[in-house]
Amino acid sequence: MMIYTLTLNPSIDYIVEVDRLQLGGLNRMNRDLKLPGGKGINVSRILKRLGADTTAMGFLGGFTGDFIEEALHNEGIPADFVRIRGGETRINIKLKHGGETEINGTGPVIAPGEADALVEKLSVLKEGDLVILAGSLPSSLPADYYEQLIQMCQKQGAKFVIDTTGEPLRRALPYHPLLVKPNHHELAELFGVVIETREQLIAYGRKLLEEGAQHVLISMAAEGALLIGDNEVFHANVPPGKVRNSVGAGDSMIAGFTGTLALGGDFMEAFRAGVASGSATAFSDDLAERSLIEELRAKVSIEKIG
Ligand SMILES: Nc1ncnc2c1ncn2[C@@H]1O[C@H](COP(=O)(O)OP(=O)(O)O)[C@@H](O)[C@H]1O
Ligand SMILES: O=P(O)(O)OC[C@H]1O[C@](O)(COP(=O)(O)O)[C@@H](O)[C@@H]1O
Repeated sequence: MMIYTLTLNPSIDYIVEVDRLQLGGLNRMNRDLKLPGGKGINVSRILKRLGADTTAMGFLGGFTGDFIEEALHNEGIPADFVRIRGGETRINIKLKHGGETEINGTGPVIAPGEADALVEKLSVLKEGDLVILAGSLPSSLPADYYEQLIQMCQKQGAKFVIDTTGEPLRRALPYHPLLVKPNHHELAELFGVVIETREQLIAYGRKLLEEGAQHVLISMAAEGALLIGDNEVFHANVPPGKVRNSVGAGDSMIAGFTGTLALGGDFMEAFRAGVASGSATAFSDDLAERSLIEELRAKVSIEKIG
């Protein structure tokens, strides 16, 4: 079984560290790091480290697109992207200044023929494959573009997971995604509410089940995560550690979860591996290495709370 990841708006994540940010002044970097990014690409990088079969797909353009393709190649990750001609893949700035400030680009324009070419590429999908649709929908694509991709997955007999926000997430739910993984802020935003308690989080998570999701994973950064299924709710604590760079923690969680299922694990093992992978990435500069994920897996405690 192959896990395909689709990243419609990849990025180079440019991680910049300064001692103290002076707005309006000259700042000098202590350190910087350029990483291949975008949600699906991050998922593929962790899947590969966990030993699951993965292929990364999406749109890439310009020299920044070349950088990402080369980085994937160097890590032995098969990549099959549509090359776009309307601009360069974006660069997202991740500023570390004691806190974490992110400035994400909008991304290049994707032409209608390029959009259709990606849908066409999904004809390689086979019964039982899993597709992970992850990240924001570029504004140049039609509002139903994720649905076009999902319909192609279903035509080919593949399951799908979707990790996006707002309207594109809502429109995907009636197609019964295997998993959705909003973080607590995204869940509140989806329903236009302020969520203050865990009970409220669970109640809104259940609404996603009612709208069609098969499983709902709500990530809560240092507060761990909730897994909500038809009849049960579980909470996982995060293992101890020092946060270094939490960019990609959510993507790592999806990779840990789906990779474990693909390798034959059950949903509880998948949940444990998901939390361990998310935290291992939060405790690393780049995405997590397998050794740290394995070490943290044993330190995640899961409790049935409903
Ligand atoms: N500060 C942190 N400390 C420990 N684990 C973390 C931290 N931030 C993220 N994680 C882990 O990564 C998972 C996903 O992180 P989260 O920030 O909720 O997602 P996203 O990156 O999608 O916003 C969390 O459920 C947790 O397991
Ligand atoms: O497609 P979006 O929503 O703009 O997100 C892209 C950004 O999200 C990331 O994939 C990180 O996501 P998470 O921290 O939620 O795991 C970065 O690599 C990238 O810069």
